[in-house]
Amino acid sequence: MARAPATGGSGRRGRRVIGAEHVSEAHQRGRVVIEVLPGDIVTAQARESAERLKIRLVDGPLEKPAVVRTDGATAMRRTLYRRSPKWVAPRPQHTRNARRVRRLALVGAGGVGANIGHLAANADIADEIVLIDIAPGMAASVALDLNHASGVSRSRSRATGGTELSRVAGAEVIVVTAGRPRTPGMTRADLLDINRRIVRQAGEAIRAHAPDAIVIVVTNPLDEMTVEMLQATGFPRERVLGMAGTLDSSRFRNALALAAGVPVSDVEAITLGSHGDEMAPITSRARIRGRHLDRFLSPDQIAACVKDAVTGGGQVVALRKTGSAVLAPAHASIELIDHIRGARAGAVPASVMLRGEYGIEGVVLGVPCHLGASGLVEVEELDLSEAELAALRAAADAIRARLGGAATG
Ligand SMILES: NC(=O)c1ccc[n+]([C@@H]2O[C@H](COP(=O)([O-])OP(=O)(O)OC[C@H]3O[C@@H](n4cnc5c(N)ncnc54)[C@H](O)[C@@H]3O)[C@@H](O)[C@H]2O)c1
Ligand SMILES: O=C(O)C[C@H](O)C(=O)O
Repeated sequence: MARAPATGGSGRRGRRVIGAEHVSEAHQRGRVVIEVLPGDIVTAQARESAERLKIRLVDGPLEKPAVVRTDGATAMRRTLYRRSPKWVAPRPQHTRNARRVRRLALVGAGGVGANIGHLAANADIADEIVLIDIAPGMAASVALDLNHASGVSRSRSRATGGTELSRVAGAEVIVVTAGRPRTPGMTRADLLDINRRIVRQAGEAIRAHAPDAIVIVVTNPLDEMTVEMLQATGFPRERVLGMAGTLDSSRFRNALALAAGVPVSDVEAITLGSHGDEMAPITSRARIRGRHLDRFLSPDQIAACVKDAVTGGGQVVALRKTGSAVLAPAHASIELIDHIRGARAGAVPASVMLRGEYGIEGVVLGVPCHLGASGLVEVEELDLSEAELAALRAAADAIRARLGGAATG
């Protein structure tokens, strides 16, 4: 957001004259909003330029970013930022307490599964990576390929692969990507009947062979398949998580960064709700360089970013034609594993069975979660706007309807 220089004044804030030159300077800096404080004078030329350059003159003072409790290191970085005009993005919340996963099992070694294996091996986060795929030779070939790369990557992870679901035995964390991806013209919900059977079969094998595992479901339709996995394994909600919010949030951040012309590390934003048309990108809590979105983006631009996040998966499907996104989903799955193994701290969006949080009961929905070695530690209840809360409730109703009442856990 742009500020014009003050004139006059003795002790009190001086009156400012906002002229065309301030508007054009704001435009050059990529600003879309100029704050007009009580007593400021805006010249007619400034108004004309603002209209022409699509810069909004907004009556201020605008709401200041909420004060948040913070640790010493972050407070120090913020102090440094205040002293320097250059924004320094807070570092991602990596911790020093990361554990290696002893045995990571990937059920489904297609596009997403193989890429999760690749990222996990390259980051050397697991002793053993076990790939399982119904297609003969598929999992074994990916495992061999990953091991061949270790001479370059120097990863200590060892990969094995096969077709038998019993290979999940002894896994600490299991990621399930088995199932059909959609193709152009399909919604994720169209995969419900075909993938339900596959996820049920995987869940029954996990219950039999890896009764203590934490399961991350990726197969679509995500929220419904997470319900299916809960039912098939009989596991508590703490150990069955759906991956989608980390992917949708990444897409939302990317869209905001592109629109505002800033690096994506300067953007904080999450999406909640379903992994479908009822997705809820949370604009009220999104920040660019620590500021509300309207300091950088017009309402139309914000709406376009929201749409981009909601339609991101479909955009990839339309281009790819034979399947859906694989790279960003693999990164987003690793983000959940990193939270489980203590490599990252803080809340992360994941789909879990709700028990009254956000006023919603008995349905799986994407919400901010604290994760740890035993899976879900706590659902964080953020202060959301009325519209955002309504969007979460609408998403819950839509999932219940699609499951025909079977969503209750
Ligand atoms: N939650 C998300 O954000 C997200 C993101 C991307 C993809 N997905 C979903 O993940 C799933 C996989 O996507 P993909 O691109 O990897 O598809 P893919 O077709 O490349 O891979 C799926 C694999 O599952 C295997 N498979 C099928 N039935 C199986 C069974 N019973 N046991 C073991 N393996 C089995 C197939 O042989 C195939 O190799 C799809 O349902 C897709 O919609 C979800
Ligand atoms: O869009 C899809 O069908 C796959 C996945 O859910 C995604 O969002 O990329």
